[in-house]
Order: sequence, then structure tokens, then C-alpha cells
Amino acid sequence: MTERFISIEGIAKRYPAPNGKTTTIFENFWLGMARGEFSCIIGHSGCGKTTVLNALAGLDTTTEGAIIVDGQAIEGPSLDRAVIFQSHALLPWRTVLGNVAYAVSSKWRKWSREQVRAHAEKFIATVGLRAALNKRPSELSGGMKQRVGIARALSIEPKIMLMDEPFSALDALTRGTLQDEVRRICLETGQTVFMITHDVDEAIYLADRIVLMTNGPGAVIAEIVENPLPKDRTRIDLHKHPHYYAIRNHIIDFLVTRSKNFDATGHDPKNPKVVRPGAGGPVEATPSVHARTA
Ligand SMILES: Nc1ncnc2c1ncn2[C@@H]1O[C@H](COP(=O)(O)OP(=O)(O)OP(=O)(O)O)[C@@H](O)[C@H]1O
Repeated sequence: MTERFISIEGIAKRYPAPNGKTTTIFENFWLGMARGEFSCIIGHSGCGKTTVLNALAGLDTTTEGAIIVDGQAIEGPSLDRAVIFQSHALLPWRTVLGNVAYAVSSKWRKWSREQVRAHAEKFIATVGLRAALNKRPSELSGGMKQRVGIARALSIEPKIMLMDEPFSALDALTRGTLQDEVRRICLETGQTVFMITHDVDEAIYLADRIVLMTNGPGAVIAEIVENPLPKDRTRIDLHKHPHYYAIRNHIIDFLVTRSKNFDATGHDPKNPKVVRPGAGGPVEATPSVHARTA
């Protein structure tokens, strides 16, 4: 059995509501992830995806439950977990090199200037920005800024990469190129990734597993979809794969109907159904590292 690297254990988020009541955004949220796995989470606006991601980042707390990463409970932000947001959050007065070097020197405080620079330059080159090394954010396009954000996140060699709709503000061409780069880099480095997206094709291209969340309030993980497409898939050929329409239709059907009218009969939040859609119809997958045994 593969090692369980991330373990989200029964987390809930509740806020005080008028008249002394409580609003439950989501509850009983259990999820395991293996090292090197790329998971996407999909669900309608407001179901709590960003809240879960922020809790994983240590930027937000949960009302119940715990999150364990590599054997340790999360108690706050850490350079072991890098976050890439939709907006770039770059330091405007620093160059591309300066932005990435700042992150590198925060992680490795004893490194010399030369060591920091060499390390930062390596990751800037990885995202194809070597020529823009000395440019400031105001001189960069949206796609270039997002590349800097990705280089900065990768440069601290995090155990987990957390991405909140990282490509949604980009034009289609840039989005496609960056999806290719992120996929290549994550495969090459064995990066563990948890990503929020509203784009079904993006999820099918990038993710090993796609977590489907019901609508809030009171959202739950309805189902986990295992991606039946081969690891060596390409963005251009995605739609030619025999299982592509099966997985796509399965997710869209969930978003259009089942996310609203989820039938919780027999649903076990600790062991949500794992489904592997295919040309012959969806098949329930065998329990793996992700299934709870307790
Ligand atoms: N401080 C707060 N007080 C009350 N409710 C809040 C607070 N912060 C967030 N919420 C609610 O929590 C819910 C979940 O928010 P979250 O941003 O996690 O959703 P999301 O699924 O990521 O949505 P989107 O896809 O639109 O980004 C929303 O309904 C939001 O209104």
C-alpha cells in the first residue's frame, strides 16, 4: 500500500450566523493523499474549496478535525507548503529574480548571495523566464507574472504545492502553455499537488484524482473520481482518448445535477465512493491508500 502523505481528518468549518445560530460551510471532510499525487477539487462556488486549501496551507483554522502532513499536524503556515493564488501577489518593487530570491533566502537563511541567485535562476529558467530576470512585475504580462509565482513556489522545494485556480485569470493560450509546464514539472519532480479548479478539462488533464464536493452549506465530498487516462496524456490529444467523454460527462453530470441533489443514503464521509469512469460506464474502484481503515 502506498504511503498516506496527507491526511485530512474530519474537518469542518462553521461560522456564527444571525440569531445565535451557526452556519456549517462543510463538515465531516476526510481525504487522504499519497506522496506525488496530483488532486483537483471541484465544486460550486461557496462549498468551501478555498477554506480547505487555506487550512492545508495553515492560513486558516478549522472548527473541527485535524490535518496531518508527513506525520505532523498542521498548526500554521510553513515553507514546506507553497501556495499559488489566482492573483500573483508579487513584490512590485523587486525584479523577477528578486521575487524568487526572496523566497529562496527565506527558506535557506544561511545561503550566500551566490547560492540564492543560482538556485532562483534555475527555477526561473524552468518556467521559461530567463530573459525577464531583471524585469519588474509591472513590465510583465499576466501569464509571465503567474510564471514568476510558480517559479517562486517551486524554488522553495515544498513538500506540497497548493494551487487556488492558478490559471483562471489567463487567456486560453497562456493557460494551456502553463498547464503543460506545471504538469511536466510536477511529473519530473514528483510534486504533491492539491489544486482548486472550475475547469473540468483542466482537472482531467492535470489530476490523478478529482474530488467532487456537493453544494454548501453543509457540503461534503460526494465522490472521488480516479482519472482513467494514461499518465502520458497530452492536452492536445485528451479528447481522443476512449475514456475522455466518460470522465468528462461524469463530472459535468455531477456539477449540473448530483451536486445539488446528492443522495446521502449509505454515504460514508470517511470513505467516499471512488469511481473510475470509462467507456464501458463508471466502475467503482478498489479501496486504496485513500480509504480510511479506522
Ligand atoms: N468570515 C466569514 N464569515 C462567514 N462566512 C464566511 C466567511 N468567510 C467565508 N465564508 C463563507 O464560506 C463559504 C466558503 O467559502 P470558500 O471561499 O471556501 O468557497 P469556495 O468553494 O472556494 O468558493 P469559490 O469557488 O467561489 O472560490 C462561502 O459561502 C463564504 O461566504
